[in-house]
Amino acid sequence: MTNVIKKKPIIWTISGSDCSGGAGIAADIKTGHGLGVEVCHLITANTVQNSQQLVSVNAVSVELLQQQVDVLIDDKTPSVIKIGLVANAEQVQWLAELLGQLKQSNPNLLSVYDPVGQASVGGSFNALSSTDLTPLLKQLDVITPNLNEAKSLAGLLNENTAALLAQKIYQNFGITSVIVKGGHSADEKFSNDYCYHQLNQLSAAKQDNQDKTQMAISYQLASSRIDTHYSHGGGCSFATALSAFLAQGYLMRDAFTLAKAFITQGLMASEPLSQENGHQYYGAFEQQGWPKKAKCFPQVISELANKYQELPTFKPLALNGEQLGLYPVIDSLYWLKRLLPLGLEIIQLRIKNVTNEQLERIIVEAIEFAKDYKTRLFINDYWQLAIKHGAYGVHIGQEDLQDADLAAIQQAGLRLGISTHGCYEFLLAQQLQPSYLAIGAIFPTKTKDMTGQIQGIDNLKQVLALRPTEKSQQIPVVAIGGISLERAPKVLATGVESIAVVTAITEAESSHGITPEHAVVQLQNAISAEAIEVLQH
Ligand SMILES: Cc1ncc(COP(=O)(O)OP(=O)(O)O)c(N)n1
Ligand SMILES: Cc1nc(C(=O)O)sc1CCOP(=O)(O)O
Ligand SMILES: [Mg+2]
Repeated sequence: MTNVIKKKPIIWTISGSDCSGGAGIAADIKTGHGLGVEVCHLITANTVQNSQQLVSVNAVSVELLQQQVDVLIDDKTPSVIKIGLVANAEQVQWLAELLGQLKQSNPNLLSVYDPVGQASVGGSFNALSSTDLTPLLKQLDVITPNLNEAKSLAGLLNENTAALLAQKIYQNFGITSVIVKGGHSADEKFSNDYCYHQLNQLSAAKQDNQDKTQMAISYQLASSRIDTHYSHGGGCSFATALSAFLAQGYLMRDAFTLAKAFITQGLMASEPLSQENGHQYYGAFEQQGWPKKAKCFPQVISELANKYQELPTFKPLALNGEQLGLYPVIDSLYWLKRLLPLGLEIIQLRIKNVTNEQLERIIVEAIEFAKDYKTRLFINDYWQLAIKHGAYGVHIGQEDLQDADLAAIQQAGLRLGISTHGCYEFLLAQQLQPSYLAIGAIFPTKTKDMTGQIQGIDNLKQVLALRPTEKSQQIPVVAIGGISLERAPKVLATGVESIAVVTAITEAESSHGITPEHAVVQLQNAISAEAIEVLQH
């Protein structure tokens, strides 16, 4: 996520009104308000429908819609525009021009389109083909079709693979993020959603001549299918939830994960109601606010988790009841030799920009030197050298995770720490059962560029809630990034087992006029069990 936003973000929903209250504008307003954004709503059509049938769609004129835009644009400026039901070709053209204009004045504006074509009770909301919709589709940043809608947008009616459909939709229309929802797929056990996403391009001006398969990444999330009759408006709610999370600065992978958790949470809540009512009933999806419980969150499907699914849990840190506490991350033998005598439980050697020859020599000397101390020495990045020279553990970042041989690290008996930044990466890394998980960057830091990935305390708490409730099954968590002496107690009070710091120690002289050794003692005192107990009361 980006820096904590103080003012409530605003989203607009441009969509139809469903008089039965399940879908459309009603769902969008309930969803958005429950998730902490303001929602302005521009109604494209008044529909006449109930839980059995769609009777009519009564389009609103583009002149009226434009008047609403004119009064709102400076007063309630949106950061995301969510589009649902588009009633006719005139509205397609108007929306395409509107998005084009608004993006010129605000290149960070995002547009999310949830195609609303067929009513789930039967009947069509409009007679628009993909070709008719093309001017609008070419202006979008995000689209959230179900499998059937994806087939038609991709022009591949016999294709069932979400990955291929999403890629084709991107190629056809240049939409940066394509989420194919699996809610209507044939899989009876799981509902799998797939997101094809162009990195760094969300909200950026579209560049037609760029290689359209470059820098693409995909995310896949699975949840158990839930049998409930209260699902009317689930699709609208998903797209609006996604919009609300994006408006609050979450990256696509986390907004996608949170939106799916939001849907699962609502479906779970209505399961008992569904059992009480007969089979014919079609009730409104239940919007339940911010998803917090681990049981609502999806499983991350990834090649990595698949590859290592048989790998046993990594060795624990063997703390024998001690608190992990302060975790200095240092970049040289000089710092290692200065800090090891201070009786720390854990330390990390994070070397950057040295030659291979120097690197091996430094790592060998560090491991040799650390042998005389109880402190657990983790080597950042260089897992082969850590194995070769018998370090206590290795710390691996997300970028290196794909290439690292986790089985080799485990067979060599090393502990493993993994960096995560937000709920998606945390859920993925948790499946690998490392010795600890790091979450960062909690605050802005000058040690490393963490733009767009600043978590804040609230997000840290939310991610911590994704651990199993049973304490003995929880993997210890280390918080990192911008943690100072002043901020340390608040961070530890969230329930993390450790705080990792670089500059709070290495720059203690200039920031606080104290020696690094003194900073270590002060930080240890600030996060001692006693200090945290005082803070929690
Ligand atoms: C405890 C801890 N957490 C996170 C990191 C960051 O590791 P990584 O993502 O590998 O980034 P670099 O440190 O290599 O820049 C860490 N080192 N330690
Ligand atoms: C090395 C590092 N990794 C981070 C992550 O979030 O993964 S934040 C970070 C920098 C930590 O330095 P400081 O304590 O000086 O802010
Ligand atoms: Mg690293």
